[in-house]
Amino acid sequence: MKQFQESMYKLIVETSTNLPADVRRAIQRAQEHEDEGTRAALSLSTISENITMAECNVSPICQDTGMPTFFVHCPVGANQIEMKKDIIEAVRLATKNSKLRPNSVDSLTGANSGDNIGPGVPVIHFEQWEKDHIDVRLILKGGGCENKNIQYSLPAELEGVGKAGRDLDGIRKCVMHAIYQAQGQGCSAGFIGVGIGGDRTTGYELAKHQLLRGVDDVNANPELAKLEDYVMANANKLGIGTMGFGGQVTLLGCKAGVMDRLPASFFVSVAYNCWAFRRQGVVLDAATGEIKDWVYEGGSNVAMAEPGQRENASEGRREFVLQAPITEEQIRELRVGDVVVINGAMHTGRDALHKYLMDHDAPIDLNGHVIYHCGPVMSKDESGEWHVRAAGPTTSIREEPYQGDILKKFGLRAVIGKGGMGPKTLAALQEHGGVYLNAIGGAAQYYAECIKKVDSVHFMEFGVPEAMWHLQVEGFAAIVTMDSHGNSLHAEVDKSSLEKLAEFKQPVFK
Ligand SMILES: O=C(O)C[C@H](O)C(=O)O
Ligand code: SF4
Repeated sequence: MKQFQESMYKLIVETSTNLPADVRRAIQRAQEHEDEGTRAALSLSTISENITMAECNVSPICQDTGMPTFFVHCPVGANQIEMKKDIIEAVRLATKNSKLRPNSVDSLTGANSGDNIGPGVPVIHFEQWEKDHIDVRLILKGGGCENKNIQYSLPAELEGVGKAGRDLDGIRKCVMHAIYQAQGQGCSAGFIGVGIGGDRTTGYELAKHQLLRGVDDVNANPELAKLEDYVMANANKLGIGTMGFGGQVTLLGCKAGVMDRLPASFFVSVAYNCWAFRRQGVVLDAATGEIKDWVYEGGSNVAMAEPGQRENASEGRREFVLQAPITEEQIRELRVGDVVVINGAMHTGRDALHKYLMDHDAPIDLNGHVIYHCGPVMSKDESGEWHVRAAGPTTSIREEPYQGDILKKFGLRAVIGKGGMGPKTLAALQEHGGVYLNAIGGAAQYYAECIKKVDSVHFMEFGVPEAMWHLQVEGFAAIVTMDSHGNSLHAEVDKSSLEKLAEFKQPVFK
């Protein structure tokens, strides 16, 4: 199978950089349904632009290229040991070529292996079948949406929807709750895979398998088809919207599967995938490893809308241009809903840095500065200069235990991330005079283009995503979702969506 390794490389590049046609169509439908001129419409327009940019640049759609997960079906006699070696080499090369971010981290030491190879990574599932060809599918599912997966053990008492029993109606309540609890943090609008039954492990596996189905296919099981239709018809009523900004579209796809369970257990497992739903597959000649066909229709067949029309409709929104160092006075002027455009210096920092800064000094003066929750994909050229290949925001709520203290300790004025932060940060923003800016999750190409220069880097020992990158940006736009006057759009959307969730309490499937 001379060409198997090369085919795996092509599969990785296509999956990471070119969103398939069915996913693109689902995003286009969302754009059609969203009200013009809203924050959600603006975000969808950025997402759409980002999809096109990733395809043109052959660069990652989102900087978090996830846990590479391969599903291989092969005829009896195909050498799985060799295939595994080839997949590993293809992953290594794709990482070296900045098509994947180095994402494999030692869970005890925090050390990043640098090449996406480590114990348990990449994930490869082999299965034999009686067909003559090899079928390999790949899912690149990032950490932010992975964190929003949820598993229910029925019967349960669920916030909003109340008692969920061991029947289809109980399952319905779990699914509605799963979408609510994700809010915008998994980069909504999302796609969900639901696994009914199994044990804790196989239930989640079944849920992830559902993500391999086409967005528009119909479930062969009539009960599950009914459930999927119900969820698709009702989830958007929660009003969470794109990025949790509120809006008409919260869910882009729902697929459910069922397997047997133990008498004592009844698990409902939900795998939440962001809008950047990266999955592709190839059909291979089993003798040569050459690609014969692609499993999912390629994205290049479905052009995304050009930006323009919808932004014009959002005229009237206040826009502020800021350059660090920013003063308290400038920050106090900002209100939830304003658009802020940053020019000049910006510094990345995420989990490792926030923990570190709690009891150490910062390597530079951060007074009046902007911190960006971002773990970029980087590459170094021959002259030793760094370039940003993909740089969207990461989920900010993970920094909630630290952010308020760090803001005050170092005099930061703006925090950029996605998904919002909690009450502790909101209180610190109010007390100190700071603002939280929500960037569009997954729009990694869009933001990479705003980064004009990499000044320097600290803490490379934390690994590329966790290092502190000092950047120069131009026209970096984000929306104020938490201001210095105690307002939080995230708290508002959470509250209103919980009220709407409660409207789904009454039994539907008897
Ligand atoms: O790790 C990242 O860059 C982002 C992550 O996928 C997230 O959604 O928070
Ligand atoms: S940042 Fe958003 S789009 Fe990217 S992997 Fe995380 S959840 Fe998905």
